[in-house]
Amino acid sequence: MAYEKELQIALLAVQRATILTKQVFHSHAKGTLSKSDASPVTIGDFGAQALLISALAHAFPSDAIVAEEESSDLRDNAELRRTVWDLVKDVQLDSKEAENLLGGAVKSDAAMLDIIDKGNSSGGNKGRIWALDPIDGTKGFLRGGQYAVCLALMVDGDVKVGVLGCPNLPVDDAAPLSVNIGANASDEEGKGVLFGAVLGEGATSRPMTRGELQKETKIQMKQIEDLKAATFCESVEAGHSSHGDQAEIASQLGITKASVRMDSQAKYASIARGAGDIYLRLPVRKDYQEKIWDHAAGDLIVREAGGEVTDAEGKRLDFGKGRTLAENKGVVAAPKQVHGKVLEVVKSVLGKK
Ligand SMILES: Nc1ncnc2c1ncn2[C@@H]1O[C@H](COP(=O)(O)O)[C@@H](OP(=O)(O)O)[C@H]1O
Ligand SMILES: [Mg+2]
Ligand SMILES: [Mg+2]
Ligand SMILES: [Mg+2]
Repeated sequence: MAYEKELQIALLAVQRATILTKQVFHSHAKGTLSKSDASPVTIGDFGAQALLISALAHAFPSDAIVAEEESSDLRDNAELRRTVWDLVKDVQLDSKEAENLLGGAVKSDAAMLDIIDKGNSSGGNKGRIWALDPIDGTKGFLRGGQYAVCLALMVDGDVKVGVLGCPNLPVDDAAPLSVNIGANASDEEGKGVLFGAVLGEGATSRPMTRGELQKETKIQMKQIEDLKAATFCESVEAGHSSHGDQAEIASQLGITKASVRMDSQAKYASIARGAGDIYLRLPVRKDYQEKIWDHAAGDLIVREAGGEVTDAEGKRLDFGKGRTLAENKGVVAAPKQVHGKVLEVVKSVLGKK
């Protein structure tokens, strides 16, 4: 199998990072700050990024990393830094062998800050670059909704390996999507899934653990014959994608079921395993450029499960343009056999605006 070590390290690193995010999920104080674009970041985001990059830097020291967060807020705030460090220093996998593969603990709080900033690559279409989102769906994480820990390896701009850790999704791939999956989420018994894919080798899911990797099962998108019966997913945040355009498109496709709203790349994971069918993300703001770490893993997992992912014009997402999807607007993800039809309606609805 290609990229076997990369997949194994990515799965273990994501699994370890979710030990930290779950701890923060259950704690009262999440240490929330507002970033310069008014979006939130928490101690969970900083801590998970430190753990993920520490593992990648140990296993693949010459790879570049494009990660969402940077350390300046922690450098400026000693108390926040201490809180993050108190979490990071103690998190480890139950399996010694697995922990060794990730290089063990971060050495000091100063080392932690430098590690967080190793995610500052400007990306591009040359060489090996990891795209990393320590908590995708931070707003959902704070609200008690869905969130995902996301890692993808690109080689020369092409995504080769994708991993999503979704602590609040049901383990059972066949569990139907309930409309309130995006609210009042919990990581109790039966929750927590690791999704993985390697280009050309299919997509899998497995229950998340605190130690060694569990055995995986293959996942596939649902074969839908009748689009009317489709379940479509969209963001909870109306500022992240246009609920109005998406409702219009669904209605023109004959979809009668209400959309399933949830935060994060759990949407890509959910359609890849056939729990949902279509994911629409149509721009609200013309000037917003989607970030590569919000899509790289999900894009590969859906395509490897039998889906097609394009932007609203039908172009494949181009991850080799830097830290953002500078050449794409919006996302349309659907099973291969119906993607063309969905895209046609997307173009027609957006074209009328
Ligand atoms: N105006 C905007 N349009 C689209 N996406 C946006 C946005 N502002 C922020 N985002 C991104 O939307 C992501 C969450 O997506 P979703 O709404 O599907 O849960 C955020 O990831 P983070 O939560 O990692 O910051 C953030 O990067
Ligand atoms: Mg963010
Ligand atoms: Mg994100
Ligand atoms: Mg994030």
